[in-house]
Amino acid sequence: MTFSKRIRERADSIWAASHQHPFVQGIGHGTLPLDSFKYYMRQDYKYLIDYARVMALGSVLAPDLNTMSGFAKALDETLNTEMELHRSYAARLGISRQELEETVPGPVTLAYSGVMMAEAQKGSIAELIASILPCAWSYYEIGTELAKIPGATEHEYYGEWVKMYASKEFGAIAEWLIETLDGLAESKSEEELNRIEQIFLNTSRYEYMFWDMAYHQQSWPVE
Ligand SMILES: Cc1ncc(CN)c(N)n1
Repeated sequence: MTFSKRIRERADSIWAASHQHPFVQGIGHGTLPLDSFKYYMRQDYKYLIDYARVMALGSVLAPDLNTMSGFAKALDETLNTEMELHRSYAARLGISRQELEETVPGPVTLAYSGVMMAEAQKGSIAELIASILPCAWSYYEIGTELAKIPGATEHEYYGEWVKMYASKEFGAIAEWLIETLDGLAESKSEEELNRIEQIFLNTSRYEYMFWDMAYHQQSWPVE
């Protein structure tokens, strides 16, 4: 069994909870309150800035030119395609570019970004990939599933979101990260693999928590 299959299986209950989360189902069925989506867009934009930084670090730590180029491509996709989706939603939803960029990160956004960045900076490219893989892979899985719901890709607000995350271009990043991690895993000890698996499980948990935070528009308990 490939390493990616192993960690996907171990994360199955976490990912199933994300798939079933009312925020995710609400996007697919067009029932999500728009205010939750607005909150999500702003928080997600902040998150994606740090996610992009991790991609850039991936290029720095890459062991060869192919891997360097893969991260550069993923970075470009994130900054100029995925984040452009957020910018265009913001314009439609009445959120200015300044408001988008100056959003105060909520508790989960801050914690998730912090954990992802900390794991990514520990030095190994495999750890870095494990910290961002649930982000790329679970969204592709979710986008693909939601796109099967009749009308989901045509929804006035959520249709563009579903199309983006179900797209081949977005999926190609996830697939490249999976292949790269599987290649790196071949030369790792069981102890190292367990450590990488833990990172993947933890960032998978944060993915679930991010949906939940957005659904409830969670703010800091004290300002
Ligand atoms: C929190 C989160 N996780 C993943 C993705 C997909 N890049 C995202 N936009 N936001």
